[in-house]
Amino acid sequence: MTFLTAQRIGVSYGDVPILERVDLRVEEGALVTIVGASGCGKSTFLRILLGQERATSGTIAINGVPIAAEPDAGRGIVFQRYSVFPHLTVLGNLMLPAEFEGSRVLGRLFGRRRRAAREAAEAMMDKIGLDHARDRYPAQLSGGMQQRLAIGQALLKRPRVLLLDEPFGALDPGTRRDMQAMLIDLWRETGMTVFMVTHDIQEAFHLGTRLLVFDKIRHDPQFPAAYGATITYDIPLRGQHMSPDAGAFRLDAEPAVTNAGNPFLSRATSEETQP
Ligand SMILES: Nc1ncnc2c1ncn2[C@@H]1O[C@H](COP(=O)(O)OP(=O)(O)OP(=O)(O)O)[C@@H](O)[C@H]1O
Repeated sequence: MTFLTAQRIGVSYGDVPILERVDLRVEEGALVTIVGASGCGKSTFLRILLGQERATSGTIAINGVPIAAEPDAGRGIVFQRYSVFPHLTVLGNLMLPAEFEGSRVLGRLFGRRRRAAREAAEAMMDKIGLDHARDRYPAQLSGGMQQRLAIGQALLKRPRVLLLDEPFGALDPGTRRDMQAMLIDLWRETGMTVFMVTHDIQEAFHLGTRLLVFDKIRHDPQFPAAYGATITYDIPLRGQHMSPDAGAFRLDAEPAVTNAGNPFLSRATSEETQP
């Protein structure tokens, strides 16, 4: 059954269209990687999925229900730049989601609930390999450690959808590979649906069970900003990390590259060919 449905999403800033007619259906548990030229609207699409911004037109629904007008605990996001709190230690950062949730006014928990939050934070610290750094502040951590912390913090809210905006873009190749492996482990373990923007096409193919390419279909050389981008390719993948029976990809699945289901693409292409 379709988990997330985006229908005819359009986003404009002022009269500049950024995205147009984005249609998408995603099964629960997919790991969707997203690539596209710089500035084509990938981060904008993630913000719309998060509910941080409203689309100018179209709808997004999860299990048939339009998503909330504001971000909620069901959707977590991790950005390329470290989004952890600099004045809190690793442990403090990992306890924060529970403290915010359990005590919106004071932002602090006491007694049994605090102990439970601490236990959850310690288990996550172990999972993301930061138990040896529990009392360090973000400034005392490497880039990879800070990103692990940010992912751990997002996961503690047990999101059903995790949005990653170039999460490993600032990391060296070795750390990046470790982080990719950690993400795959956590994705398998939680069954969450992941959308990940990356500029690294190899990473997109390696990690994804599905790859989306955002691009403009229509171009006006006189007015480069006249048209927005949409999904031009939607490619089912057998992530290199997947075992053959993992179920996210079947060898007898539909065509490896598909844009035929995008009516806008067919129409725009014919428009383009007109004199
Ligand atoms: N709040 C805003 N107001 C006006 N324009 C915006 C706003 N946010 C984004 N834009 C513009 O929308 C376009 C798409 O931005 P977005 O960050 O989504 O692109 P992107 O594909 O993620 O780019 P990159 O790969 O470089 O991160 C850009 O031209 C950007 O300048």
